[in-house]
Amino acid sequence: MIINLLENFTINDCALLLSAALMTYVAYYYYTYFTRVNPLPGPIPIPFIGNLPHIHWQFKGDAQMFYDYCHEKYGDIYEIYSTYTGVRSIVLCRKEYIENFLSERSAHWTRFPNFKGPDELGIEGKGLVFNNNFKSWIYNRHFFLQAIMSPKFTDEAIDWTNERFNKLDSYWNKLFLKEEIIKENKNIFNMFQWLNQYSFDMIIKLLTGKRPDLMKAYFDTFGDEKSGPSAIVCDSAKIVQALRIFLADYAIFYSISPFLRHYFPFFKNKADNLLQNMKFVNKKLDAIIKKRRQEIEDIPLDEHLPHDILTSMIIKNTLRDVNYIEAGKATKAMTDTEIRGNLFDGLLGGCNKTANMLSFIIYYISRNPDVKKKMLKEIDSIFQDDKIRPITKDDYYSLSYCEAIVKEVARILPAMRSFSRYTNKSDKIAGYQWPAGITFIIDIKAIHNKDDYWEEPNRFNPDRWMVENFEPKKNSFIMFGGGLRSCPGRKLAMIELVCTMVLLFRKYDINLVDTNSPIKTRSIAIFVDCFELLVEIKPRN
Ligand code: HEM
Repeated sequence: MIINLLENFTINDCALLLSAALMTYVAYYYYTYFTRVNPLPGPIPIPFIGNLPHIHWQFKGDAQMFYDYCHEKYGDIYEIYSTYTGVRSIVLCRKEYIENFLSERSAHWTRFPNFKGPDELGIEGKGLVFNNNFKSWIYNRHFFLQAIMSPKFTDEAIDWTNERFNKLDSYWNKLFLKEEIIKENKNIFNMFQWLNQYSFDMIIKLLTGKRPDLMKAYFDTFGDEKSGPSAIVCDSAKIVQALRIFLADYAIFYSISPFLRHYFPFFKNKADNLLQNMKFVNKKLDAIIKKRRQEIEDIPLDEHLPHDILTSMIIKNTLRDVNYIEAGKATKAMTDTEIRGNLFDGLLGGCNKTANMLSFIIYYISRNPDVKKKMLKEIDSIFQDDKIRPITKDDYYSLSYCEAIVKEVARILPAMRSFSRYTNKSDKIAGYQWPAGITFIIDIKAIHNKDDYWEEPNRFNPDRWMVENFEPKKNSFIMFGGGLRSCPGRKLAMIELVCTMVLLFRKYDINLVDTNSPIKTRSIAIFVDCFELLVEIKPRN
């Protein structure tokens, strides 16, 4: 009978069977959707692709616009479904809802579920950002924080900000600041591009001690009249490009099933590219670590070593460490693979956000003449007429209005617009009892702009930070996240942002080419990127 059935099976029957399977899947999908625990409002998902059509067609792929729209339409707690897998996430837009995640004792310290993908990509159990293994994460974080928070590292960060700024100044002098160039109004350029090279040079140098070469390579692209412009080619540019590829596509190792990744050509190609890309980054970082180990070995024990993060991680718990105590396994030195994981995450964490934030800062200062005037008054009161002396640690700690500007920009337009937490056990969150295994997205921008916590939240007003004893309400200012997993690069980020802004405005008169146009940003995943900031600069009188 079965053979008879198969013999009479036609293409039409096959199509019918497939349609029946598809309809059963869709019926099951919506049955699970309509019977889910704690149903919340949100755009209705589509099987296989979740809210992909909403983000891509309605908002042209801009995640920030999608989240702003949902917040306005569905309120302070709503749900969305990730593209491809349709996994549910709960979005939280009130500080009261996130207390459980941001307490130092929170049980929910992971960001993502335990998928197989990160293991395949070689990032599971390594470094910080993607690490779901508590023991390994806490070990790495301890080393990372010790290196990045040390006072000597702070000095190094300020020194390098001065050094890189002087280099930037020398390039701009050649390209934009000659008298005839200013007269011909050719002193106009995309500031974001320069800040991008500048901040990558900084983070690569501070993390790995590697000689900075990105700004120089970018300068070379302007060429001269004879040779014309060239492409950016240097070692760091290749690493940066690899990081960009990783950031653009790593999500497929979280959101696509292994079957699709291994057998469906579109996803397979992307996954294979990403694996190749990862191999390339690992090879480059391994070579940097090996070279530095050798350099350290060649330096006599009593000689000074630099304070970049790589050097600190290599020497920690070895004879080169001034605090070295032999205490067995608990204080073992880091292996190359552990160091590589931390370097990779430091590069990921420290890459785009600083350049984006600096661009936003320039934009807001240029649009607010009163703020600019007050800022220049503070800068001049500290540096008098000296436009060249290096900025010092004492200067940095005295620039309170400049720090207020940075915080206010981060409040009104955060460069990282959200972060996530995953429930490791059943818990009450935002008034609902949730089972383990739910992903929550904490919407930084929504919380930073809520009038329950901020007076006139839409007004750019750095003065709010200057009121004596002012402290934002608990968990209402979370530019660096919070709790166990808060950003370990926060001190470095603030140094870079405040010092660079001061060096720029101390020396130049910077104006937007089009003061009326809104800032040009694009938001992919959790970041808000500035893609163009056209400015006109002149030496400041
Ligand atoms: C303006 C600059 C920056 C902003 C706005 C920023 C923001 C953030 C935020 C919101 C998080 C998530 C925190 C959480 O989940 O609670 C984070 C994590 C992280 N950031 Fe930053 N960050 C910045 C600069 C940096 C820099 C310069 C570095 C490194 C040198 C860095 C390294 C990291 C790392 C490694 C993590 C993951 C920490 C972990 O999982 O334990 N960040 N950052």
